[in-house]
Amino acid sequence: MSAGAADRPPLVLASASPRRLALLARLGVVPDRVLPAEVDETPGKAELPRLLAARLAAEKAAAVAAQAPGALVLAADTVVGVGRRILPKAETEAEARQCLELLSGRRHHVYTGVVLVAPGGRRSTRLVDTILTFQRLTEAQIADYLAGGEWHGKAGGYAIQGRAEAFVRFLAGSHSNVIGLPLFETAQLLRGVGWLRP
Ligand SMILES: Cc1cn([C@H]2C[C@H](O)[C@@H](COP(=O)(O)OP(=O)(O)OP(=O)(O)O)O2)c(=O)[nH]c1=O
Repeated sequence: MSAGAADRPPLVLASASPRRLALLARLGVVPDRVLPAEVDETPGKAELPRLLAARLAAEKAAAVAAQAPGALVLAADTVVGVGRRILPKAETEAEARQCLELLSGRRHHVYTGVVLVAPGGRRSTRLVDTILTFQRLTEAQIADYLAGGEWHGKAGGYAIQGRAEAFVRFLAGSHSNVIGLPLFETAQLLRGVGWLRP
């Protein structure tokens, strides 16, 4: 959205996720810069999934705000949880398989923390929770899904924006939240600092 408009600070998206950039574009928002944050995403001992999402979003925002003085910085982090358990961001097929076997027929949560840091350092945050239930997955469905590769780099080993949508028997809450950026809450944050109008 009118990047560099005179009355607005530049917007920096603190993310390497092409999904987040595409979701922002749906609000008509084009960041002036994309500056991925390097943070250690290892969960703390007994850290709850929603607290991890909130903490990592805040850490990503702070890391990038330090590199971009004078900018408005937007960061997010998405975590999939089954009860108190945190599912990994699947980097290997074995990890994705473990996730899918756990998610099969089971209710889970997708939490995204969203943090906006204003040029003066003022921080506003949202923590968004989407509840989903997958159908029971057969071995053939899991094997077929793994072969498609869509799981790679995704929290919980699936991507709802692809073929995994067909596994979703129930969803309550924000759909964009599952993909990595809850649009309703992100628009609220950007409006709150006067960056997005009306
Ligand atoms: C559950 C689910 C997750 N995801 C993605 C969203 C996030 O990009 C990713 C979770 O990892 P994140 O650490 O939130 O984000 P990222 O590593 O992709 O990017 P960055 O840290 O630089 O912002 O999983 C989907 O795309 N679809 C889904 O259905």
